[in-house]
Amino acid sequence: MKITRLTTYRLPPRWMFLKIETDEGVCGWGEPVIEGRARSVEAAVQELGDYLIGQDPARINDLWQVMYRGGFYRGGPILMSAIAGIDQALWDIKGKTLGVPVWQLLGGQVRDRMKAYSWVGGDRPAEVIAGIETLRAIGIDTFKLNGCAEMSLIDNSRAVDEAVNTVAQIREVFGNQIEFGLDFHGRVSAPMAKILIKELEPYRPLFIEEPVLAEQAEYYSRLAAQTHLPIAAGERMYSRFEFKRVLAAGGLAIVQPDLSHAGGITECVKIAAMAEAYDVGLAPHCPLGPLALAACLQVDFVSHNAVFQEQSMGIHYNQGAELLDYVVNKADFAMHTGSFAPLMKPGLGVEIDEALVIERSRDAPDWRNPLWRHADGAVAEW
Ligand SMILES: O=C(O)C(=O)C[C@@H](O)[C@H](O)CO
Ligand SMILES: [Mg+2]
Repeated sequence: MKITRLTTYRLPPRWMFLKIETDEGVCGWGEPVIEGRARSVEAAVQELGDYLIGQDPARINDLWQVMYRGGFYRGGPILMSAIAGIDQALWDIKGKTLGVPVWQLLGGQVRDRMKAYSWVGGDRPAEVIAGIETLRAIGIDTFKLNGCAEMSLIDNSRAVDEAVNTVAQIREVFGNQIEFGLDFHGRVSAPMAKILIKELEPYRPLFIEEPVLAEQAEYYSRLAAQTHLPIAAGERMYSRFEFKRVLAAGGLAIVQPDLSHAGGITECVKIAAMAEAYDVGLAPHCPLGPLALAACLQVDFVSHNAVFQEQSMGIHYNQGAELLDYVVNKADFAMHTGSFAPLMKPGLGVEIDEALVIERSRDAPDWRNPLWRHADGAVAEW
């Protein structure tokens, strides 16, 4: 079998799908994308395609090494997202060719169901109570919300109290009947993270995500030394070589590699195993589409340390299309008691509505995240 063509489809709401075709009619789908930089990743996929056309798609490990090492420069969000989507599609081809889901090829399932969580509250942690009540009605009991709005490097007590009051309300209304992660979203400086975490400790959030920006990763161990709250990060780390340093330094209780940013299934299985060696949980980051989620679930079901899975149903970013809009086998993604069953169909386990993908790709938006500014006009972390 030989790879014959790579076709990318930028799609609402902010996703990109990749179709890899072969000379034997088997094709694979993946989701290479960096939110807000889809065109850059699209160009990277086409450049990497030069290494793939005419090659045997079964040689995933070798093709991965060629894409990662062959161009001298390596790593970073654009290249690693392009490799991620290509890797997902190659695993999809392999599974379809052999007639088994990817998790079978990776040694079989270690669990029967995978716990999921849902976003509530949008870009600013408002209306979370109503959001939680709505989702609880369908069996969701684990949530994530933004832990704060924009935060100055040294901010004031009102900003801290606003963040704490949201969390206090959640515990007041729901007690210990629900769990929620707080995503600081990289908005908080190291000094402010110390204050916020101290003030939030009594309300026991399930984890604190990206308490500081990934470029400040040396603070994870320092923040962990001051709190009992689990610290989570990883969506802006793109290979096992980045996770290596953070795991060795300690501090993270949960790693959150993104299957569409961190080199795909081939790389994230390795990251999961590294994390397990440090007794660190795996919670793949996934605010994206169905192929990204399916790739996450393939890794979740073979990783002993997988703890919960993000999924984007109802997420505030999904304006113009919802998680399963392009999926034919929607029922396979049904959550019961807030968890997923393993995807049983061959490959990634996603049947894509290709006609709809082609149609919607004709008016794909160039999604950009908002550019926030502080009251003084300085750029604020979104
Ligand atoms: O889902 C998360 O944890 C996020 O922090 C969302 C963020 O990654 C946006 O997708 C960026 O556009
Ligand atoms: Mg996040």
